[in-house]
Amino acid sequence: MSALTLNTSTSEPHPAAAASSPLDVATPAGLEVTGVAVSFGGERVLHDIALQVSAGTTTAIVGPSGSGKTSLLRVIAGFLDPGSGAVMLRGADVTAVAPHRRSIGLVAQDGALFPHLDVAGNIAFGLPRGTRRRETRRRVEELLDLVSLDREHARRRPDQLSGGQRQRVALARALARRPDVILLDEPFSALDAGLRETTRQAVREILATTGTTTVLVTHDQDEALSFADQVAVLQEGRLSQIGSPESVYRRPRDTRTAQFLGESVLLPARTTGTGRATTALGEIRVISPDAAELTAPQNSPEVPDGQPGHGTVMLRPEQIELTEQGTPGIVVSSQYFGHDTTAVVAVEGLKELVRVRRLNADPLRAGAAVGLTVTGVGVLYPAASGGSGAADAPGIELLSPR
Ligand SMILES: Nc1ncnc2c1ncn2[C@@H]1O[C@H](COP(=O)(O)OP(=O)(O)OP(=O)(O)O)[C@@H](O)[C@H]1O
Repeated sequence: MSALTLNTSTSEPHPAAAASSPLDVATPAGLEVTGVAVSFGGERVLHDIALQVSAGTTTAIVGPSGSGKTSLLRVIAGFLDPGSGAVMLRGADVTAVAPHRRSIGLVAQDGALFPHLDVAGNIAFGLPRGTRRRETRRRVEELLDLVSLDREHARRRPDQLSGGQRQRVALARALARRPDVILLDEPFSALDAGLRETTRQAVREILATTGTTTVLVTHDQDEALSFADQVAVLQEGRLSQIGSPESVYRRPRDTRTAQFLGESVLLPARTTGTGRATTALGEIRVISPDAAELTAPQNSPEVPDGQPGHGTVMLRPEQIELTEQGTPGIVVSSQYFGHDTTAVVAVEGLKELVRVRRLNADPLRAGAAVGLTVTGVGVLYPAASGGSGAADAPGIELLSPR
């Protein structure tokens, strides 16, 4: 995806930044983007982006292809001038600062290692110019240890490493100057599933150990939710929601964000105005997407007060259990994934099929009769909420409550 091929970090080590550095401000490390807009050939691709990343934390920017993720990363790195807005690092405005003078390390999708340099040469490339040979060797070994790569790998060329090892070298190179911020541009996407998971975990631990402020760009929702302290959802150049992984997954701002972040069950509903809604799957406790943080979806939530009316209730497939006394349905299909099993169920009176996910369960036979029971709370989008209601959910018509 990336137009970013550079992998460099070029300011002096933090916290001992040179007094003349534009980044030398007595504020905690962190990143702030305010009012950033970007256009290409008159077409706006980023609109009024505002994002704060607290020092030492990780934020994932997740969005579909073409939503503007790379453009935003390029603005932060300094490779793309925003038409308006500002980028602040550690409290200092760096919007006009050249990329190589920003204290930023970048890890590209493919690692962007130099093929003609060995591992040590690649990592040493990230060190400040003029670093003495003995110090270079010490620092390269330190960085190899940090990213859990055998020191004997130092003399290997990138094509003699596995994909996961290459990404570790890329990370070591980006960390070499102890940058204030690390930008990860889809760094795991070229790895196969197993390696992706272990590399992701390892990188997360390294970044936590070093306390590095990190921005990860990904189109992979699971990656964003599992990797980051904060998730920012980018859709068509706008940040539709920013919050903790739990809050954006459990209480997406609108049905579109809900569907992007994971499989959703969208049920036409009649709201009672008392924190409950009547749906084809029975009466469900509901919560507003704006409610305060939930500790667990089953816990007593803040419920929206208001007038009775129509709307849409969003559930996640894992919130629906199969029980004998539940709402009757017929299994249309079922898929086995090992750790979990999904089933698609037709329910009388409901135009949309209902997706159910069960842990550690056998697949169900098509045509089997099942009962569906909702657990926890649903997220209610009132139809009158201006584009977040049932009218937003494709193919769903409002039902009269049964
Ligand atoms: N240099 C450019 N010139 C013109 N249009 C561009 C340029 N770079 C990006 N765009 C357009 O800007 C929009 C956002 O692109 P961007 O690469 O930021 O999206 P993305 O979310 O990173 O996509 P992907 O995940 O597919 O890489 C797209 O419509 C793209 O075609």
